[in-house]
Amino acid sequence: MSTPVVAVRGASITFGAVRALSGVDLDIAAGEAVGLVGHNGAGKSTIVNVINGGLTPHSGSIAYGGAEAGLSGVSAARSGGVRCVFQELSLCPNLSIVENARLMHAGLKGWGWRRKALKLVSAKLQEIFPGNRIECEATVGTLSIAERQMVEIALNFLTVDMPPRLVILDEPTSSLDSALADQLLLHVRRFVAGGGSVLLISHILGEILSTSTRVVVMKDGGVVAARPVADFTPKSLVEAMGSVIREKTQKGTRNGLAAAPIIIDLPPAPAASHRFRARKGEIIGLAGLGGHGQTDMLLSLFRARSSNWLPHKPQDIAFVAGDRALNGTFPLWSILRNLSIGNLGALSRRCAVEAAQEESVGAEWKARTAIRTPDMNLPILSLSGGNQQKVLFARALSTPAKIVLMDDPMRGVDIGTKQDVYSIIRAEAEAGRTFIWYSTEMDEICLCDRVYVFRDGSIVAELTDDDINEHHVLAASFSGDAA
Ligand SMILES: Nc1ncnc2c1ncn2[C@@H]1O[C@H](COP(=O)(O)OP(=O)(O)OP(=O)(O)O)[C@@H](O)[C@H]1O
Repeated sequence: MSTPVVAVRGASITFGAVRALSGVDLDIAAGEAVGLVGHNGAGKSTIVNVINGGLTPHSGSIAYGGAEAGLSGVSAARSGGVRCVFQELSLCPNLSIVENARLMHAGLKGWGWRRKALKLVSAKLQEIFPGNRIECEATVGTLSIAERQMVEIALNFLTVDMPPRLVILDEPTSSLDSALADQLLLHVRRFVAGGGSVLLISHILGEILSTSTRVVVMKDGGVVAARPVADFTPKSLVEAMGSVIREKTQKGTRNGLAAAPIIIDLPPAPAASHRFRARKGEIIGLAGLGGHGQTDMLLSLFRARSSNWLPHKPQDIAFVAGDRALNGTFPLWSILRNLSIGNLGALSRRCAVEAAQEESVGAEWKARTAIRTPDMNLPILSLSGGNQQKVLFARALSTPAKIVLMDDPMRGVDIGTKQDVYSIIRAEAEAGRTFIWYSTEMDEICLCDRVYVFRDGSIVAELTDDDINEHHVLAASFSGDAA
């Protein structure tokens, strides 16, 4: 057998009391797409950081097939052709796309480097995401989260001095709509067919099963299964991760919903025909291709409802951010503080937060959303990405807000927890809360009572009951017509 592109042997890492990796072995050969799955906190990002040289294992070793001898850490990984698209996107927001390309690829230098970078990056973006309209001289901070994800992916597949041999994609589609995700997965298959290797981490099992050649399952810091993809079904994969697929959360018959009071009623945008309405206790889905106005709508609803001149008025609306690094987490605070900040009024007496009550709310939501940590007083950044997202969710749900706005909030959350959260949403809606839910996942859109499809900044279709399905959503997303 040829030398693996990367060979990890017995890698172990601990962070304080948490054993993030315990003796992990992992080989990746040329021409392989390895799907890596596991619950939130299983150790996937940690093994990625070991492979890309960012973390040195406390015990164990790592070797790169094509690396120059004598190098270690990031340099060895880089010279072995390892590239990594991180879950927390790593581009510099104050630099342009081509300047970011220059930072990532030292070979882009000398006279005319900008022109060369512009040409290479535009071509790679078009190759992976044909038809995209990203302007490569734009500053990264002005791009949407989906565009940033696309740019980071393109930069990592770029060939300047040497072609990539192994591209690690950590939740690469978490901010992409289904059309863009399909383009990326098609590119991954082409890259692997041409002899490249990919390590694909995703909580969307359909992506893993359709794109990988082999699947590695991690649980609690160890590898518990590693087999060819054909040996897995969605059910056996979920079971290997230590969860079970439950019956789909049923919409059920929502008797009385049609008669529930309308609590939001917005006139249609100019030249559009659909009003936006939400009733008490309704779960409203916002669908359509990413970046077509769904997040803007959530933000304007939040602005309109959250600013009032009566500071003691109970909070009416809560927001679950999708871009957690940009506007979700307070990175210097503990997990508990990140959770309780959403509801300080209810947790305080005489202007001081009651510590015991704060602790008890923290313990309740730690259990309800399965936040994996030994101590809620640890820094939020000690949590894995999916667990951070659970905290943001708990922050909103632990408030008394009647309306909860959700900006694609399940990014990176594992399948077991997603199922729990779906049940919580349904139960809360039945108790009278209204959810307005932008999601890039069709399964989630299908859980909603009513769906508005967005295109070019306005609502082009309204779907209810059996009309809420992938066919109708896609038809409306592309043509503005629901059938
Ligand atoms: N810098 C750190 N300090 C303390 N604990 C950490 C740190 N980084 C990771 N951990 C812990 O190590 C464990 C593994 O985390 P890791 O990020 O590898 O999980 P993951 O499988 O990638 O999860 P997710 O699916 O949520 O991204 C988690 O329990 C996490 O809380």
